[in-house]
Amino acid sequence: MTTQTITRGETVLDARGVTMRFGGLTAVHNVDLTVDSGEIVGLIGPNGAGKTTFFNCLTGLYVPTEGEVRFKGQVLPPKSFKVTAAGIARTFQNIRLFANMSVLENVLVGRHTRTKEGFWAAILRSPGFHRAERASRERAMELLEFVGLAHKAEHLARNLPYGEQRKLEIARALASEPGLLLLDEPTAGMNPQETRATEELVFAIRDKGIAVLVIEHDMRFIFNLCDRVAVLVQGEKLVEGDSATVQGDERVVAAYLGEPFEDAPGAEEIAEVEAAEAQAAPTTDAAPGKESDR
Ligand SMILES: Nc1ncnc2c1ncn2[C@@H]1O[C@H](COP(=O)(O)OP(=O)(O)OP(=O)(O)O)[C@@H](O)[C@H]1O
Repeated sequence: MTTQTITRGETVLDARGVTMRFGGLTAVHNVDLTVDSGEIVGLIGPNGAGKTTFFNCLTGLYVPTEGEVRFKGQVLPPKSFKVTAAGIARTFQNIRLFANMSVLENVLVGRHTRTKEGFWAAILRSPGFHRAERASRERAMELLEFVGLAHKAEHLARNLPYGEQRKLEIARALASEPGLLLLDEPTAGMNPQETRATEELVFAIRDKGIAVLVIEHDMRFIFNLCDRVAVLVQGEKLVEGDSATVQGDERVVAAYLGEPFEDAPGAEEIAEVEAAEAQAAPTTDAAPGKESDR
C-alpha cells in the first residue's frame, strides 16, 4: 500500500443538523459530527439509538429528512455508489460478502468505482481493459496482504472463518481508495484475539492517512482506539469528547455504560416499572376469583 503523510486537522466529514424520521419515529435528531483526517472517531450508544441510521445518512442509503453532509467540503450526492466514488467506504453490521465468489474477487468488486474501463472495453477485452484488470488485481492483492488474507485469495468467501470475513469486508471497502472508512460493529462476534487484531488493523488504516468512524458496542475496543467518541442516545448526541471525558460523564454512565444514578433520564420510569412489578407479583400467584371469594 502506498503510504500517505497524515495531516491532522483537515475536516474530511462534516455532518450538520442531521435528522432522519421514519413516519412518526425520529431515529436521528439534529446530530452534528465531524471527522478530521488522521482521526479515529467512535460512535456509541444503546441499541436503537440511531447509530446505523446515522451511518446510512452519511453514505447515501438514506436521504436525511433535514441536515447536510459534506465530505472534504462538498455536499454528498444522495446515492450510495456516488458517495463511494466521492471517497467514503463502509462495512456493514451484518457481513455482506459475495459468498460464492473468491476472496480476491470480492475485493475486485470493491474496485469498480475506481476503474475507468467501460462496458465495451470489457466485452471486447481491449488492451486497455487487460492493463486495468492487471492493475486492479495487483492492488487487490496488496490489500489482501495488508489485512493478512493474501494466502487465502483463491478461497471462497463463505469458507472463511467469521473474523476473516470481517477482514475481507474491510479489504473490499479499502479497494475503493476511501478518504474516510465507516465501520459498523467491526468486532461483533469476534473473540478477544480477533478483536485485538482488528484494533491493530484500524490503527494501520489510520496510519495510511484514512480517517475512520466506527460504531461498536465493545467499550474496551472503542476507548483504546478512538481519539474522540460521540454518544448517541435516542437519536440525539448526548456527549462528545476524548475517551476519558466520555467514560467519566455521568449521563453516559447512566444512559449506556453503567448503573443508572439518581435523577438520571429514565430512572423514574425504571422505578415505576419495578414498583408495578412488585405489586403485580402476589396477584400472579393468586387463583382467579380468589379476591371475590373472600
Ligand atoms: N428503515 C427503517 N424504518 C423504520 N424505522 C427504522 C428504520 N431503520 C431504523 N429504524 C428505527 O430507528 C431507530 C434507530 O435504529 P438504528 O438501527 O439506527 O439504531 P442503532 O443505534 O444502530 O442500534 P443497534 O446498536 O441495535 O444496531 C430504531 O428505533 C429502529 O427501529
